[in-house]
This record gives sequence, structure tokens and C-alpha cells, in this order.
Amino acid sequence: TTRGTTGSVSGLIPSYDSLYYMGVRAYFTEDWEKAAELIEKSIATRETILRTRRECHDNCVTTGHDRLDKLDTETGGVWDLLAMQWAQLRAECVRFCLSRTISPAAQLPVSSDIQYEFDTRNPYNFLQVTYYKLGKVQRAVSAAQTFFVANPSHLEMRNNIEKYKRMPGVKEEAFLDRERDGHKHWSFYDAAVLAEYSAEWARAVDGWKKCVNETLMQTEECRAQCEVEGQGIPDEEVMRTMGVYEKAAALSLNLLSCKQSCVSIVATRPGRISPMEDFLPTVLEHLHIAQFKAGDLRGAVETLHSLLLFYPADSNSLSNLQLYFETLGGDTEAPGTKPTQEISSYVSRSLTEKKLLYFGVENLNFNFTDPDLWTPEKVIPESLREGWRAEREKLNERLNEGERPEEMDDSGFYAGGTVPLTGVTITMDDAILNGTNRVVLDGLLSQSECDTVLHLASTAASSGDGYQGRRSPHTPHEQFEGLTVLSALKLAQDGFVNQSDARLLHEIGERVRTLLHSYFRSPSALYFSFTHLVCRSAITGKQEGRLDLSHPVHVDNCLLEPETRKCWREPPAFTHRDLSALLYLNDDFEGGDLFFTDRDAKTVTATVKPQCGRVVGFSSGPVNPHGVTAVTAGRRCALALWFTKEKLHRDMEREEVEAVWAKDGQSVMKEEEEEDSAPAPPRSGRSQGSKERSKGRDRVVGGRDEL
Ligand SMILES: O=C(O)CCC(=O)C(=O)O
Ligand SMILES: [Fe+2]
Repeated sequence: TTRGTTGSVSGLIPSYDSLYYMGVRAYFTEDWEKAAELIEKSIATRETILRTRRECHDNCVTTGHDRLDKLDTETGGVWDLLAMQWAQLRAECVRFCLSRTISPAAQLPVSSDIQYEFDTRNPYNFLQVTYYKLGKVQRAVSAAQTFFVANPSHLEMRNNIEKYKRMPGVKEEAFLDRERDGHKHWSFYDAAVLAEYSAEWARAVDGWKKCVNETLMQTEECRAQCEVEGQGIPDEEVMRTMGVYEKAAALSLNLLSCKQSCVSIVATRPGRISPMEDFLPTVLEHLHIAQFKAGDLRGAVETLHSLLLFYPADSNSLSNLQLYFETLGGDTEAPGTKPTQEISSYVSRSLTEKKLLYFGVENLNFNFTDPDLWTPEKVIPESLREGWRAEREKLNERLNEGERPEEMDDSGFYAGGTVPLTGVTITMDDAILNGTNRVVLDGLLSQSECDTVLHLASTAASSGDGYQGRRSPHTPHEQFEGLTVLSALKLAQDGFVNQSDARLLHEIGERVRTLLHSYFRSPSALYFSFTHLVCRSAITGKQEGRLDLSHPVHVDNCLLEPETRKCWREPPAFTHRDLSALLYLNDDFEGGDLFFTDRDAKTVTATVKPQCGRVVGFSSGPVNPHGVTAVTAGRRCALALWFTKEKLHRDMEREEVEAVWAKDGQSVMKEEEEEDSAPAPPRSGRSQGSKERSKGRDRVVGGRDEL
């Protein structure tokens, strides 16, 4: 019964939407075999249709051009007929080309629902489950990955991916984004940014160049689709009242507007809803700086000239150009003193299109939203400039205030790596926490482990070791108590607690280090800088009308000056802390939320409620100001950990403890029991601590590092 719809009878390409609907129906009846087959077929069919359209576009792009050539010489007043003939020939070419392979049903435009489904890669969401049910893990993995790339805040899929990563026999290569070809420019972009971070300029140049080329290619692909894809007619109601030239103008404006919108489509990352403003000029700007740094001065000049086509009066670019010329010894004839051919055709074509479009806006009631910021004012009709300026100003304001692009973090960390511990899942990522290099992970400790560590804290408080029961350095309304690993060891030696409890405290730190090293894709080793277990207790009777915080807003490795939004990396801040982590142990208290703010130290961007086994990790720099709300009842305990990339600043106290245990002839690293039945994942960096111990020591004895 499905033969008619799948079109297999005619041998022509069927419409992919009907295949998709059938696939989804099969999915809900749990007919997994059929669901997989149909959904795959719909994806493949859509690809074939897109490819065929592109081929037909390319095949027909010059058809009838000879008629247009004759326009110049034609004197008999039939130029309009020649133009019509050109349109006819081209139409016939495309039509013939398409209908040779695509069924009539598939030539129709799909509904916006289907468009949305495929744009958001939802078919892969269905496929992930389907393949999992069928036991085809490799395929499930790549479906999961493909979906996740376009839906990066879909935590369920993220956790699925983490699970797949821990499955035996699932290889790294299985995590394949099946749609990667459509957005390669973003991979190049990311690679170039990473190279910039580590000042590898030659690699950055390579990445930015590829990014430019791929961006131009993707733009061409998108524009070609505008020409051959069945598009809705602009406002059919209005079209009916139009004469034939008006209709022709409306259709051509529609086409131009579709082509211009490719700028926004290409500049929108998978998974994002809005485009990156000024994408191509931004990439060119990065490229010329990278070229300059890499010593390719001529390349830099060429790129700068390309950039100047977008912003001819930009004072920074002009003074850079001046600088380059001086460095080149005023050699203005040198190659590279011109913009690249590709960019110059790109800009002039775009300008011509914009002129036509703005003419339509001014005189033909056409609506057009310019995707570019660089459009020169003179191209925009006088009557529109006022509104356009207001729009721009609004946009600038938005960019300058809350919606400014994510703050740059120069720490070298890059959130989004894997979570290599069984049972640990991501609860909040950068997107949910509204920031950069922040994460909340759950499941690091079992309840009994939390209880053990809490017990350590209470024992320390009552036995007099640790820094027991002193007033909080931050608020008179709370008491502060806690201990370090060394004081835990002493407690054990004095028989107050079990050896194994003290070791647990140590070992938990290793778990956190492993996690953060991997999740933040740390470019180098991470050393413990300081660790302590801290409890904050509300002092009863001192809570009335309390307005202060348990821990005022601060940045861990610099002194935040909210008025100027500056952060000074100097003492008394702990300047060598690179990554911060808090591992929470309980939730039976009131208040005590951790919150992140903007650099103004006021605007709260995210809040995290402590609970047993929850880890908050973040880069310790100015992108992450944070504080703790008042603890108004009960006791809130957390293990606070800071890591450094500099070996010189590692925590010597920790080494002392490890040395004691090593002398005891026991391994420091106790293999923890897996709570999950899933096989243990690889544990990079896990044994580093013990190796480190036996090596020679370039000991630095510094002031004690706390709070
Ligand atoms: O306990 C917390 O949640 C945060 C503590 C903190 O920010 C710090 O000690 O630097
Ligand atoms: Fe802090």
C-alpha cells in the first residue's frame, strides 16, 4: 500500500516528507526495523533532492545567456522578447533536469513543520532510539552525535552520549556527525580559535583560510537552492492585483531576498537560533591578524584589503594598513595589495543585490531585512535610513548590554569535553548556566560517601583539629569549620577517624580532577592548588533581618572591581588558580545557593542548589564571578578544590600526605567500586598523583593558601 507514496514504482525520487511521516508512525508503533528503514530513506532522499537541485542549477546557469548578449546590439525593439526567451530557456532547462529524476510530488515545497524537523535534526533523535532498540549501537551513537550537535543543550542526549562513550567496543570514530559536511566552516572556525588561544599562528591562518573558503562555498550552495527550490509565491493575494511586470519584479525581489538571507543561514551555528553578526568580516579580521602574527605580511595586507571592501572607512583597518605598508617599506606594488578575487566579487554582487532590493523596498512595497551590518549608508534609501539607524542602535545597545556575545575566557579551557566517570552526568552546561566554562555534574558521590565526609567534618570540629568552629571570615552570622587532607590524616593518625575515611577525602579530589581535566579539555596537566572541606553553619538567633551573603561575590583568581568591570590578577587574590570546583555533600540547610553573576557583581546569571554528589566546576577567572547566599539554618558542607596548570604552584601539603601513605607501603590510589554495572571507562590522569610523588621535588614553599 505504500508503493504509491514512496514512488519506487516510477523509479523517480519520492518526496521525503511522506517517507518521514511513515517512519515516525512506525516508530510509535515500535516497529523499529521499519522506522529505521523509512527514516533513513527520508534523510537520504532529501539529500538526493538537494544535490539534484544543485546539479540542475549548475547545468542550467548559462542556458539562454546568448539571448542576453544580443540585448546590447538589438535595435528592433524586441529586447523584451529576448529577455523573456532567456527566462523561458532557463526555466525549461531546470524543469527538464529536475523532472528527469524527481517525482512531481517531491518537486513541491515541503511544509514548514517538515522543514523545521529537518533543520533541527529531529530525525536523528528518532533514529537514536530506534537503533538502540535494534541493538545497532554504532548507528545509535552517530545518530545521537548528529542530533546533539544541533541541540547542544539537550541534556538527555548529552547524557546518552556519555553512556555510549563508556560502552565497551564503542570507538571514538563512532561519534560521527552525519551532517558535518553542511557546516564544516564551524569546525574550521573552532580549530582556528583554539590555535589562536595557544598562539599557534600558522595553524590559525590555515583554519581561518579554510573557514573563509568553506563559508563562501556554503553560501553558494544556499543561494543555488534559492533558484531551483519550489518557493512559495510572495503574498499571493497581492500578486493577483499586479500587472505582469510588477509580478516579475516581485518574483525577482523574492529570489534576491532569499539569496541574501543565506548570509544569516551560513552564519548560524548548528544549535543556535541567531546568526553571528558580521560573520565573514569577522573571520577576515581574525585571518589578517593571524597572518600578521605568523609573519605573512603580504597575506595580511591582502586580507586587510578584502576586509576594507566591507568597511572602507574603518579607522583601525586603515591604520593597520598604514603600519603594514611602513613595514613593507612602502612597497605598494607588492602582490597582495589587492583584495582577493573571491571577496571582491562577493561584495560587489551583494551590493548590487542590495541596491535592487532597497529599490523594491522604497518603490514596490517590498519587505527586506538586510542580514549585513556592513551595508554602506549610501545604498540605503534616504527614507529608510532613519529606521535603519534606529534598528542598528537598538542592536548595538543589545550587544553592549546583557546580550553581548559570550565573554571570552583566555584560560585555555574549553567546556564540553567528555565526562569520563561512570554514573556522573551533566546537569547544567554553559548554555543553561548562561556563561562560559561552567558546569554542574551530578552523581560523583554516593549517599554513604557524603555521610563519611560529613562525619569527617564533624569530627574535626569536635576534636579540635582542622580549623574548627571559628567565625566565618565573610559574615558574623555564620560559623566556619573545616579541614584539609593533611588535617584529616592527622585525625586518622590520632585515631579519631578511620584511615579509609581520610583516604576517601583524598581520592574524591582525584575524581574531581579527572572530571574537570576532561570536561574542560584542559590543554595541560592540572595540579591541585588547594583543597579544603568547609562547613558553614547558621548561628541560631543571629539570622533576623539578615541581608548579607554567606560568601560575597568574588572571582577566585583576581580582584573584581565591579564598577569598572575589571579584575586585577594580583595578590591577595590567588592568582595561580585556574579551575575551581565545589563538591557538595548535603542539602539539609536553608539558603546557601551558589550563584554566578555578571562582572557587575549584581546581575545573577545562574543559581546552583547544593546536594550530595553535585560538583560545580568553572574556570577561576573573570568570566565567573560568584557568591553564596546566606545560610540561614543548618550546616552546609562542601569540598572546595582549586587546580593550577603550573606545577610550581601545586599543593605541597597534598604531596606530604601522599608521601606518608606511600611510606606506609600502600597504594594511595584505592580503586573505587563502580556503582554502575557498566564497564569502567578509561581514566586518564588518574594515576598521575602517585607517579608524581616518587619524582624529585622542586619544592616551592609558599604562604598557606586558603579561602
Ligand atoms: O561554597 C561555595 O559554593 C562557594 C565557595 C567559594 O566560592 C570559594 O570558597 O571561593
Ligand atoms: Fe569562590
